Formats: sequence, structure tokens, C-alpha cells
Amino acid sequence: MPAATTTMPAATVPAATTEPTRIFVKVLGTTDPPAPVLVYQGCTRADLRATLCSVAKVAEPDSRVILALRKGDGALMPIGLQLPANSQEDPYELSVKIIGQDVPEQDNGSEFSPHRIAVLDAQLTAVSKAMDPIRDLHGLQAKVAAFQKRLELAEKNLIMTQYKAPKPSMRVLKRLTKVEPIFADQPKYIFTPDTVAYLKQTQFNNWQWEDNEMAALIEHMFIELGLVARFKMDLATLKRFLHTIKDAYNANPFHNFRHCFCVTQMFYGMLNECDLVTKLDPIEMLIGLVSCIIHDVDHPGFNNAYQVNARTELAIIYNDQSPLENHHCAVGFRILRSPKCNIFAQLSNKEYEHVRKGIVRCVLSTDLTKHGEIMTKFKATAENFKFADVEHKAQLLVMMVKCADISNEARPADVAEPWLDCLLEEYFAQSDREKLVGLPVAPFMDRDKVTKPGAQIGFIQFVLVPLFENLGSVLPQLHVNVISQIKKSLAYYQDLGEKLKAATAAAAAAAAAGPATAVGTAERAAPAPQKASA
Ligand SMILES: Nc1nc2c(ncn2[C@@H]2O[C@@H]3COP(=O)(O)O[C@H]3[C@H]2O)c(=O)[nH]1
Ligand SMILES: [Mg+2]
Ligand SMILES: [Zn+2]
Repeated sequence: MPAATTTMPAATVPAATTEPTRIFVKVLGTTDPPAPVLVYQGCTRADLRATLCSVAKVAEPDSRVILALRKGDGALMPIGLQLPANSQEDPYELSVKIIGQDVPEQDNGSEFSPHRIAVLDAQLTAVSKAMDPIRDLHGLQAKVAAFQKRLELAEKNLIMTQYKAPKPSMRVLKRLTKVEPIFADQPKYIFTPDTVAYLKQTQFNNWQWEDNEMAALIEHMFIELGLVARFKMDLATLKRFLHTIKDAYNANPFHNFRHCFCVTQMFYGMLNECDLVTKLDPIEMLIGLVSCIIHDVDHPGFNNAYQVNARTELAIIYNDQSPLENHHCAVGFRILRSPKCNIFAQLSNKEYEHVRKGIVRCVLSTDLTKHGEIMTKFKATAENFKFADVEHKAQLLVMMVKCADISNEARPADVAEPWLDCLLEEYFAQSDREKLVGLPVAPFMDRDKVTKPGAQIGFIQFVLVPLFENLGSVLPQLHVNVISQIKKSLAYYQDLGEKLKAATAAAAAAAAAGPATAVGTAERAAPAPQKASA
């Protein structure tokens, strides 16, 4: 039979914004005093079961372990997160049985027979497990995307996407309606005036759109900026180009087609919010837009350092010189060269050369090892910036694409934060592989060393703020939404950093004082403060 844990004060567990529920649990069949358990909001039922098992000193909380929790009056309490707090004087009584030891396999007919409890327990655990993917953002998104796909099929690919203004909560309603198709194999999207106006804002929320919709939104940008008309683009070719590019982005956690869309949309948002649509030539807007679209195409999910250290094919082909950015550019132009996707077909040779040169320059500039050099050059240019100067505008485009590429923290908190999770997921997958094969691991990618504030504070302070302020010296409108949001983000992560520091210190003090059992991780113990939105 399991023995009870030693009771230690639970007060040493770090304070949380949402206070945990403190319960006391007395393990039946032992003489040990009731043990305190802190139940944090956000932990799962499986976490709670695991903790109760550890209180009862049962090694593994597998499905053969039956836990029953009763109040002092004998009432059976469902083991879940809604357990009311109690006191040391009136603890819950925990009984632990292990199927195959002393529990009858058959139902003995009584309401709370061990068999029934075991069955119920196993079912609840299964339900809890089934809920885990739903708590996970990617899982949720995948489910939504799969549902939308099914809906598309059901609607025979005839979908109209309607969008309601997001303010004030940035929540989105999408209504799907039947409309006439353009292509038999492709849904046609018609965006409402609300949607197309919202698309022009740098604070746009990317998360509620699926890939086909994002491709259609980019298509809309080409039309709306007058590029389709000016460069006599065939609409079907534009669609094929965008869908081919979409398919050429890999399903990486971060460097995927959604990132491509965000970068492109931020560029489009900056064009609009900074009145550049009238100040730049169509060909310059075309350079910027297509640069954003192809800038990470076919990204393998492993960065340049990995390419070089692992001596990959890309590193060999490009002699270790920005292998990824060179690859993105080459893949993009290979797609553009194909007649079915060649949106530049009607450009004169001179225009094509100008466009190609501009795009290559912008995409290669997204390699952050070029950051310092580009910053210095633009600072000098910005002192006397002239929209009449072609080279000045070429540098402006480079800066805008660079800014758009790393602009997640320039969006509202609820849009930005999931991107950091995606980035860290990709970084951790890389460092895990590097550890496995004995390659050097960058500390900022190491899951044992990285925290969210650690990842963002320096990045925002030393990369984002100087970069956007440098561009802001030529485009002062950037201060209104973009730079102000970046500064809110910085304050948020600085605050979170302080809270984590305090939580770590408190946890260390708790460890020194003795064992108190808490359900949940350190991050749950110090949940994120509310991040300010625009
Ligand atoms: N720490 C941190 N890095 C970022 C963030 N956004 C982008 N990056 C990194 O900056 C890089 C810019 O180019 P990529 O998009 O290829 O890959 C990007 C990421 O590695 C961010 O919010 N935080
Ligand atoms: Mg890149
Ligand atoms: Zn990118």
C-alpha cells in the first residue's frame, strides 16, 4: 500500500495572478498528516492525478491506478480542477487501489463499487487526454482548418468569406455563403468592405484565415494596389503563382505560408498606413510585395548556422553565403519563370531586370547577419531621404521587407504571442537535432536555456526598436500603431521576466524549505500578466 507524503507548508509556492486552489489530502491507510496540494488554473486532470499519485507515492499514474477522493462525510469527490479548497483539519481522504491487486474486476452492483470507479476514472482520464490537443493552439487550428476544408467540399468549393469588423476585441466572425465559382477546382473568395479595409491595417489578425483565404487576400492586394492592371497580369496566372508559392512553403512551425502572409500583409499595411501608395511607383510596390511573398519559400525549418555546420546541400551550393535566403530567392524565381506562374510576363526587359534586381536585394537582406550593415547605410540615407531618389527608395524597400519579416511583436498581443510559441517550437526542434548529432547549439535555441522574456527582451530592445525607429525616421506614421505596439510588447516581456525571476526565487526558497506538492509548471505558477493590446 502506498504511504503518505510528509506534510510541509504549501505557502512557499510562488504567487500566481490567478490564485491556485489549496487542498489538503490525507492518504488513507497511513499515519502521515494531510499533505497540501496547490491546484493551478491551466493544469490538466492528468496533472492532478499524477500529483495525487505522487502524494500517495504511487510510481505511475496509469489507468490501472484507481484514485478515490472523499470528503470527511464520505461523499465521493470527482477528481477534477473544480475541487473546492479545504483545510488541514478537514482534508480530503485519498484511497488508492491498483487494478489486479485488490480490486474486483467485476462490478459488484454497488453505486461506488471499485469497478465502477475504475471504469469512470479511466473514462475521465481518456476524456482529459482527448482534451489536451484542444488546449493546444496548433491542434485547434488544425481542427478548424480541417473543418473548413470539409465545409469547402460540402459546398462544392463555392465559398464566400465575409468578415465583421474586429474592434474592439479583435474577435472575428466569418460567414460562408455560396457564390459562383471561377475555377472548378478552386473556391472563389469575395471579401466584404470591412475585410478589405481591415487588411490595410498593420494590426491585422492573421490567425483566423486558412491558407486558401490568405492566398486570396494577397491576390486582392495585387488588384487593389493597381499592379494587376499596370503590369497586365493574367488573374489566373496570379492565382497559380500564389498557390504554387503557398504549396512550396513547408509546414514548419514558424517558417510556413502563414508567416509569408503576415510579412506580406505587414508590408501592405505599412504601404497604406504610411501613405506610400502614392509616394512609391507601382514597380517598387511590386518589388516589395513579391519579395515578401517569396522571402522564406521552401524554408527547411533549420537556420543558416545549421546549414553550414551540418554541411547541407544548400550550404555547399551557396558556399555558406546566406544559403537560405539565396535558396528562397532561387525557388521563387524558378516558380516565376514557369509560364503558368509568370506574373512578370508582360514586363519589358528593362522592367524585369529592375524587378529582379530589387527582389534579390530585398530577399538577401532578410539574412539578419546583414542587419548592422543595412542599418548603418539607411541611417545615413534617412538624414536626407528623397522620394525622388531611386536608390533611396530601393533602400526603403529593403528596410520595409526586413521590418515586415520580424514584425510579429508589432501586432496586438493576442496575435503576436502564438508566433513566439511557433518560433520556439522550430528553434527547439533544431537544437534537439543538433544535440542528437553533436553539432553546436545556439543558446537562444536551447530548450534548457530559453524563456519567453529571455527570447524577446533583447530581440525587441536591440533589434526591433532600433530597426523600426530607423525606418520611422522616414515614415513617422509608423510610430502611431507599429512602434507603440512594439514598446508595449517590450514592457510586457520585461514585466513577465521580473515575475519569472520572482517565481524562480520563490521556488528555490520552497525547495530549500522542504517538499510541498504543486500541480503545474513554473510558468503556470507565474502566469503571464495581461499583455497590453493596441
Ligand atoms: N527572438 C526572436 N526572433 C525572431 C522574432 N521574429 C523573427 N525572429 C528571427 O528573425 C529571423 C528573420 O528571418 P526569418 O524569418 O528567416 O527567421 C526569423 C527568426 O529567426 C521574434 O519575435 N523573436
Ligand atoms: Mg528568412
Ligand atoms: Zn521570414
